[in-house]
Amino acid sequence: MSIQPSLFDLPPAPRRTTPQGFAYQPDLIGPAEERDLVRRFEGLDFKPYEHLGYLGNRRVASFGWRRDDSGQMIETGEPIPDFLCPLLDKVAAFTGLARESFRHALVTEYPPGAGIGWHRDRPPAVAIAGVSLVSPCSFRLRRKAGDTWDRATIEAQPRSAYLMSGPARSDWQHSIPPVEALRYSVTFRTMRAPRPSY
Ligand SMILES: O=C(O)CCC(=O)C(=O)O
Ligand SMILES: [Fe+2]
Repeated sequence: MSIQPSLFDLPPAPRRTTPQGFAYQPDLIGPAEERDLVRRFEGLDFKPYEHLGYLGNRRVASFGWRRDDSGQMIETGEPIPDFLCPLLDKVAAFTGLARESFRHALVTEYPPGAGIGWHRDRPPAVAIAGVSLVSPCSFRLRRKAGDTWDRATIEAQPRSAYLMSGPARSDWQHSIPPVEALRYSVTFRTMRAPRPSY
């Protein structure tokens, strides 16, 4: 009798596939624009990321919308700062979405060793476009497929952009394993209009 596990005893291998609704664009901005943005980040009021009492080891500065204490996204009225507008113009051109449809901007600082666990950005976010700055990260995506996962990993380079829309936003989760060196991201989200409360 063989003590080797048969092929059929092994867990099914993950399937590699590109999520529908995901797009990647290297070199959305140049090194000078990247340097200027990082210099502007020094003036931002970063707060430790907190969600339902859980503290992440990354820091965030949020514009347009923010999460309230119950985890709901609420509109703050605080506009996206002017210095992010040229970046937003490029992100809008890359995604093909109207610049005005991006109603939320989040600057996230990942010190070495920080990452983000598996999650889906919940509504009211509709499409999410992110720009990576200063150092690369592995941007991982997964979706349950029976007994296995569909998986994809994109090596997001500094100055590159990605888009998650459609199934890539609604059906797939994403995560970033701990980064080796300081990384920033700027994520812009289009938002579904809040339902009237009457
Ligand atoms: O840093 C990034 O590029 C992604 C961050 C993210 O997934 C989020 O803020 O929901
Ligand atoms: Fe996310």
